[in-house]
Amino acid sequence: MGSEQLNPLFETKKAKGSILYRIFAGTVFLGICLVWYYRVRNIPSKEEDGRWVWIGLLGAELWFGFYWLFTQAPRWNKIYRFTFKERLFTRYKNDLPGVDIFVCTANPAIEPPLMVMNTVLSVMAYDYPAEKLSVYLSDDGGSDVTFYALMEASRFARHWIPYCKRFHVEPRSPAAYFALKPNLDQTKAYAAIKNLYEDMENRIENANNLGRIPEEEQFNHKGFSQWNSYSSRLDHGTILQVLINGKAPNSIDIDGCRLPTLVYLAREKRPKHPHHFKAGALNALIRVSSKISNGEIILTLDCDMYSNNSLSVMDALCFFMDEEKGHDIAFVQFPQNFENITKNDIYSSLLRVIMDVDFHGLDGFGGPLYIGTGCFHRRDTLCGKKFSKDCKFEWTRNDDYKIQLNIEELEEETKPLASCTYEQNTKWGIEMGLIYGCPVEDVITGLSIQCKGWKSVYFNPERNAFLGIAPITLSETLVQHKRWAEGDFQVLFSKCSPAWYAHGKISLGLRMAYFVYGLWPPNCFPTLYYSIVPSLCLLKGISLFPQVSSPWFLPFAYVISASYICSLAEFLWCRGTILGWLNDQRIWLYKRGTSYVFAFIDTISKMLGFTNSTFIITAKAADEDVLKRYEKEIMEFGASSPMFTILATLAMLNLFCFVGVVQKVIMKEISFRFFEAMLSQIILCGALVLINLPLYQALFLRKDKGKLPGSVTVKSFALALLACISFTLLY
Ligand SMILES: O=c1ccn([C@@H]2O[C@H](COP(=O)(O)OP(=O)(O)O[C@H]3O[C@H](CO)[C@@H](O)[C@H](O)[C@H]3O)[C@@H](O)[C@H]2O)c(=O)[nH]1
Ligand SMILES: [Mn+2]
Repeated sequence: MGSEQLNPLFETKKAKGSILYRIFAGTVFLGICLVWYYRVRNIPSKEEDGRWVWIGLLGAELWFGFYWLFTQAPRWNKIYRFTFKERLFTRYKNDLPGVDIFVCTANPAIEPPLMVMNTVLSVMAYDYPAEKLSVYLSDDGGSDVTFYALMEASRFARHWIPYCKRFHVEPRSPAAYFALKPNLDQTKAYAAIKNLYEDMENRIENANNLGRIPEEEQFNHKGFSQWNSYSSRLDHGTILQVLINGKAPNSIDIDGCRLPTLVYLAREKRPKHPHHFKAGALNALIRVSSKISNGEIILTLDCDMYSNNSLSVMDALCFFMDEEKGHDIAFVQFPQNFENITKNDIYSSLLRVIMDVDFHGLDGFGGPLYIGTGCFHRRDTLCGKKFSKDCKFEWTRNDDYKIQLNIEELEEETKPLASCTYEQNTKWGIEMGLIYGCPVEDVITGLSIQCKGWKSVYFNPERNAFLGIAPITLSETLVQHKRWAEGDFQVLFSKCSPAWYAHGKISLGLRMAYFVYGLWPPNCFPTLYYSIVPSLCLLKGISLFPQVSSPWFLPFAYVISASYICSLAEFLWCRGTILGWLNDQRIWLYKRGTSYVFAFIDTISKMLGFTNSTFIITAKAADEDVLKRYEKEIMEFGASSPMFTILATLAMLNLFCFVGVVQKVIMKEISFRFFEAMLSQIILCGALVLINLPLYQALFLRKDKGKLPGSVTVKSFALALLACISFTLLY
């Protein structure tokens, strides 16, 4: 130790160029003020055309302007983090804390057990002392196939972990590793391990396809008897099985080294008791694990997020264990990354700018949101502990008592902690553990932790720490975003609302950032207005923007071009492509037209007590056919849905308006003055048509199964026509 102790375990650097950015942002804001001024001063009088349309546009521009101000918060004070793992290792080699890893799965049909096992294996193989590592799988599907798969994985782990350590394998998800075709692929060891993996793969896939476990296995393992009283996914008792007891002397791999503890849990579910989805699952895990391993650090992971870096635990610990600055850090969030992103990311799943810009800014204001997966927590803070200046963390807890218990006794003693009545009349879900009742249990829990005085850290290393599976159809993407938008919106009205409760508890910048995401749903209205009304007004010749020759045209042009150029530059800086940026714009438009509208409506109806929260799980497997189109970056529509009807109608409406104007220009029906007055609207409408090109293709040209169904074509055509005709006649 000695002088080493003075060296920090992590360092923080401020982003460069923030002064320049602030000046730039100042000029844009000036432009926005001028736009507002122009709108207010030029409201048409009662007799003139377009008074209400104009006032509506003023509303939309006021909204966009204020929203833009909020989006500046995450750009104001960006910071980057760097860790020194070697220092951690030399200093704490023998005193590393226990780490419990929670993997959640819920449905073997859309979350294939083999994928889940790859995630489990990747984290079991972390470069971390095995006796301090425990992996828990929560199975909300209560599926014996998943249990069987985990049993298979526990056997394979005895070979896989020593193989990873011997050859310094990376990544440690076997499927991802074999897909890489590593250099070792000629060696005997490689062939042997690959064979073992393929055997396991076959057995798991077979069981999954048949929905049944091989009979001899059922006899051999007592764990299966727990399914005897099982009636359905939503009606069964607690199933708890310690598959590897890391404390037992015989839990060793083929090299004789110790194995991490591995536990399967399907908490009790009864139709009459709300189970609170993933939040409920995590809380059950927190309690159950406290009896078994009680690790001081908890990593929560979605079942598709395998570890892509075997040293991530060490990275996270550098923050928690830093002697000087670690004491107030409650959680360390890694970005969400995916293994199945195509070059131009057609559904914009990476959320590049949020992950590579926003979250660094949030970190500068006290810490990023907790986004559910790839996040390390202190057990105590996740359980609701408040921050105080003299909080001290003891890293070497004495928990030898558990070794004395026989594992069966331990299981029986622990089961009641996962029963569905355990939480009655307790603070679980309210002040302890993950918070219930919000579709984004993660974000609201993170906020409540921050409100208790804790900080969080965003760590975005060069090599991705985790890789998951992004949705590969448009409708999955839109439904996922509906859940997020709805959840973030509800956070604004929740008990720990950034609007009032968080005042004085977290920084103003962080509160503003919560608003950026929380206000996604209401954003739909001004966006819809902007993408419908100016286009319709083209048909009637109602001019809504200053003429090109007027000096007032300048602030409009400046605000729009500056913000788009800046957005493109940011996107490219985040290693995106130009096409990727266009895709990103399209997806934002589509989300605003659908996900956010539905999120808004559902939130209101939930507040009025008409509906309850649900959690629609994102699929992680797909048809060959769908997958092929995804790889070719062809947008997937498929079945008809109200969301698609809205999108198609909007696209059609803009097409009609645009064609209408172009026709007038060609027929020389309009004067140059008219053209000049309408140019902004023509550009806006034209841009909307351009961005919708893939949609027109899906409506009219494509023949594959992913095109838009004929019924949507008919509906959207009729609706758009109706809108155009009624606007021209009535207005
Ligand atoms: O009743 C449930 C429902 C879901 N899950 C699990 O929750 C995870 C996330 O579900 P997914 O369908 O993949 O949702 P995503 O939208 O991809 O998840 C993001 O958003 C969620 C909140 O909406 C967070 O919980 C996740 O961590 C975050 O990755 C998966 O592992 C599921 O198995 C459960 O354990 N129980
Ligand atoms: Mn997911």
